[in-house]
Amino acid sequence: MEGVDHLAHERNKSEFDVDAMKIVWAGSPHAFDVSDRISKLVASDPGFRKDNRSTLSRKELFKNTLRKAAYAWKTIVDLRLSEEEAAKLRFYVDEPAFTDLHWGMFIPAIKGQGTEEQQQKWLPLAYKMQIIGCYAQTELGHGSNVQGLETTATFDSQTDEFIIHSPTLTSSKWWPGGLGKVATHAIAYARLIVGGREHGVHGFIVQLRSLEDHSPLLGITVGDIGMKFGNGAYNTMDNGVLQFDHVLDVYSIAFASIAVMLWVSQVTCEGKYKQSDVPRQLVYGTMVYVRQTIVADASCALSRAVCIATRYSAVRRQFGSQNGGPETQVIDYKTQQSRLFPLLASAYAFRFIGEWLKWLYADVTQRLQANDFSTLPEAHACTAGLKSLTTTATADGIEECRKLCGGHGYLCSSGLPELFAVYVPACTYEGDNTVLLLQVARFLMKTVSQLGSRLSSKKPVGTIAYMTRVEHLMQCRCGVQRGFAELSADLVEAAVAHCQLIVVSKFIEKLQQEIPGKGVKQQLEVLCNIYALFLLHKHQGDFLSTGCITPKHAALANDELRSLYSQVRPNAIALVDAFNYTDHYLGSILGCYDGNVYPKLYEAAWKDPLNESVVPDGYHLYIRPLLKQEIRTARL
Ligand SMILES: CC/C=C\C/C=C\C/C=C\C/C=C/C(=O)SCCNC(=O)CCNC(=O)[C@H](O)C(C)(C)COP(=O)(O)OP(=O)(O)OC[C@H]1O[C@@H](n2cnc3c(N)ncnc32)[C@H](O)[C@@H]1OP(=O)(O)O
Ligand SMILES: Cc1cc2nc3c(=O)[nH]c(=O)nc-3n(C[C@H](O)[C@H](O)[C@H](O)COP(=O)(O)OP(=O)(O)OC[C@H]3O[C@@H](n4cnc5c(N)ncnc54)[C@H](O)[C@@H]3O)c2cc1C
Repeated sequence: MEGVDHLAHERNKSEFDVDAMKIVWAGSPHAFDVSDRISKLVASDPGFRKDNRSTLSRKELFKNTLRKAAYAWKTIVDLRLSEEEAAKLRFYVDEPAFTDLHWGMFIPAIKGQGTEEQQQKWLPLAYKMQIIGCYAQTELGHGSNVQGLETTATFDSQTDEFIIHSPTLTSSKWWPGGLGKVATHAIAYARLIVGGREHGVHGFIVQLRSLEDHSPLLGITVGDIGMKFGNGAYNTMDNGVLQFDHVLDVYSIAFASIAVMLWVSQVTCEGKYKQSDVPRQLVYGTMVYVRQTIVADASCALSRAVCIATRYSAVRRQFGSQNGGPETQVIDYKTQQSRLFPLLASAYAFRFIGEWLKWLYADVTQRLQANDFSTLPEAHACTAGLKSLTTTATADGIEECRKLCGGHGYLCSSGLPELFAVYVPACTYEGDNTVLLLQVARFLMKTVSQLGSRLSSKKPVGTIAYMTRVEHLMQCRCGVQRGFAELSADLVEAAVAHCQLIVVSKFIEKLQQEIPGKGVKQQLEVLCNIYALFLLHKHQGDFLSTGCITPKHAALANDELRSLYSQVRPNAIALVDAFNYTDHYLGSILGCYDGNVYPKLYEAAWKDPLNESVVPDGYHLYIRPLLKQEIRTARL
């Protein structure tokens, strides 16, 4: 029945202050207020409906995305939303679109790597969306290997201009979001050539389309790369292909007389290349920025899937009826708990590691401005490793949540197939997860060689086993006289272990803070212990081989996990309510707040276009002749 809370009995079991936990999840009372207000604004506006996406063709889907993006911008302008509120609105609209890359990469790249003059010229236009930008780095032939990019940018000192060119098919820019049909400008990464000498990959601001009629400029060939995984999903995004045919990049900026996108290098009017004495890897700064945001995004995506699976696991009953009584809620099965509750704990763990990484990134950015590069290697290793760890765990976790919902999890109306299809490229974009773990492994090798065996003593006591595991895994590999490449698969495992150590230790540090609200800290302690003991159980071979735990410890840890699952059980619904997701944002009948699943599933089925007629289109052409033929055969 509508209006009845079918999960009220679950909510009444809660042993902690859910409203206080909502503040913890949001990060602060202010953050909660903004999220709560904007999510409800989006949910209540039919202009942002998203329940029809799976029935649209690619062109209809894309045009609808353009409509929504324009509508979102109008809403932002009309309501005079702040930058924070506008970002939240785009988040709750929940549709991959060109605006992600305009706001999420194009603008940050100019802010992070542009000179003062370049920022003064381009940022006002970008903030007003009078230009729409994309981040064009990856090419058909190279994505992971940035130093392998082939696009060239040759400085012509006669005209004080750059000539941007795609010398080969494989140098075609390929994948950049927003590039295919919308972006008017790109930050294009190309090999800088001055006076016949090459100076590596740099970023350039290049106009792609006319601001009058949106037609591609002379020398620009641009389009969409075609359908991607899933039906709706990321097909709302125009990932594009771009070729330059000796394009004159005429954006000369007074300061350096050309548009080299970097405060770390300039080309003077006399055609001299000046490399500042800063690490060349600062050219990768935008990727580092996005990787740290992707960690926070992982906690959002995983928490959405866990919210759906937890609520449905409390609604779904299967087997176990005693004397005609109700069947057992599947959330009460120990197997369901052992699959679901570690994912609930991971969602919270990733939330807090995302908060810490945001601090680390802000700290390293501040240091860079003072030419202090001391923490840059650690910041790179942490953003790379934690992006890899959290996106892999989240993609796997969303799929596990689909399976936790049985057959109905496979329905589009569960929200899980779409969530999975939109999320999984996160394991690839902003750096293939294995390639990024290799960077962490390289950092660990260097650290071990510099510090000897102890990677760091700066960890809370509770993580000694985790720290010893990393050291052991590294010693086993570093001690062996074989090259990095030969041992890379093993070193990647050590890199994962190192990142898990960071997540566990930051969760423990979070619990050492003042956390208001009845029972809130206690619930977080239970989730922290579940996260740590679940990983210890999953990787117990590593821990046993280090000798820092015995088989008895491993058995005790497993017993403790079962006990912890029992402690979470009465609070599970309240813990996912704390995410404060609207039904609109969740986009899931299985995860609806009131738990009134079956009537909603049944109603939704009849809305499918296939049910517009009781006899399907094609019956008379194909089925009837078939049946008639069978009848004739049967008479033989
Ligand atoms: C807010 C966000 C909102 C919106 C965005 C929305 C969602 C995102 C959705 C889609 C957008 C997707 C965009 C993209 O995918 S953009 C393209 C991403 N591409 C990559 O990530 C490429 C990955 N490859 C690399 O980063 C580099 O090629 C790699 C680091 C793998 C190798 O670089 P290179 O060959 O130059 O260096 P090495 O020889 O390996 O190392 C030399 C040295 O430099 C250090 N290093 C490397 N990278 C960095 C860095 N980023 N920062 C600092 N230091 C770095 C490395 O550790 C070595 O140091 P040392 O050992 O001391 O010599
Ligand atoms: C949805 C989506 C959106 C994207 N958006 C953008 C964008 O806006 N702008 C942009 O510039 N790019 C974008 N990209 C491209 C993305 O950044 C690249 O696809 C990503 O960096 C991976 O590079 P690759 O495709 O070359 O993979 P590859 O490196 O070719 O990976 C293929 C396999 O090779 C392995 N491998 C590669 N190198 C090594 C090594 N040294 N050692 C061991 N194994 C290795 C990888 O682990 C992987 O298993 C996007 C991609 C996707 C899927």
